[in-house]
Amino acid sequence: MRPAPIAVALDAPDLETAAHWASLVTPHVTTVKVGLELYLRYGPDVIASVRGASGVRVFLDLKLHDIPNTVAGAARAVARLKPAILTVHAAGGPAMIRAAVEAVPNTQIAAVTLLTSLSEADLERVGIDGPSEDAVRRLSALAVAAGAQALVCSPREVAAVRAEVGPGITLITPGVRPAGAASQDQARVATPEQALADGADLLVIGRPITGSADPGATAAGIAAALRRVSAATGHQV
Ligand SMILES: O=c1ccn([C@@H]2O[C@H](COP(=O)(O)O)[C@@H](O)[C@H]2O)c(=O)[nH]1
Repeated sequence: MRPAPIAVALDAPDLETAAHWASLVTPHVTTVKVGLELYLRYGPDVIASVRGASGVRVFLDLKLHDIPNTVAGAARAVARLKPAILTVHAAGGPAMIRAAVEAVPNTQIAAVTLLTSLSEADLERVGIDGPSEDAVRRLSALAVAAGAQALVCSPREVAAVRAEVGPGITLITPGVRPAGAASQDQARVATPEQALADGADLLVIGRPITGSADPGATAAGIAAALRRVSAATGHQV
């Protein structure tokens, strides 16, 4: 069975747990994601640990956000780890995004639009007026014009972003929750089936998998659900 387009967020308190989760899910998913918790605690060595013998794709979610020169330097610093994907914040602006793209030509730069943990009320509080979809579309267009090959948005906005940027850009959606699962600190969520049907290319899923009693079986179950959507809609997984 082909692995499903899921990036499992390995937000673990220690390296052994992260590597264990990675070994359980890698038969079923294409990608594992290393975020700030693991990278700041263990540094670059974490990448080899979670990649393991399987050589699974690693998504390095550092959400870089600084002046262009600093972001370019940071991106160059992790290039030798060969992450498949590296995140920057779209709000860093076009020059910063372009600096990251030029610094790591062999890694996909993914621009994070609006964090999926922000509700419409939160967005208003931080000065983003109007529906989240409008801001996400605007940031997506800006990021793609600056050379970003991938975008991170909530599954609620993925159809609108696809309409905005067309077919060639990889759309990555955190904020994915199987039906009935708790949202936790995520605000703009949808099910894996809905995210895929609406055009997402890679679904980021963390706690619903890693917090389950059997992460391997849970990942396999979600992967099977995505294959059913793919068979029904023709959307390739
Ligand atoms: O807008 C964003 C950008 C990144 N993330 C990251 O995705 C995972 C989600 O984990 P869950 O346990 O499934 O909530 C996490 O590592 C975030 O840092 C995001 O949630 N939203």
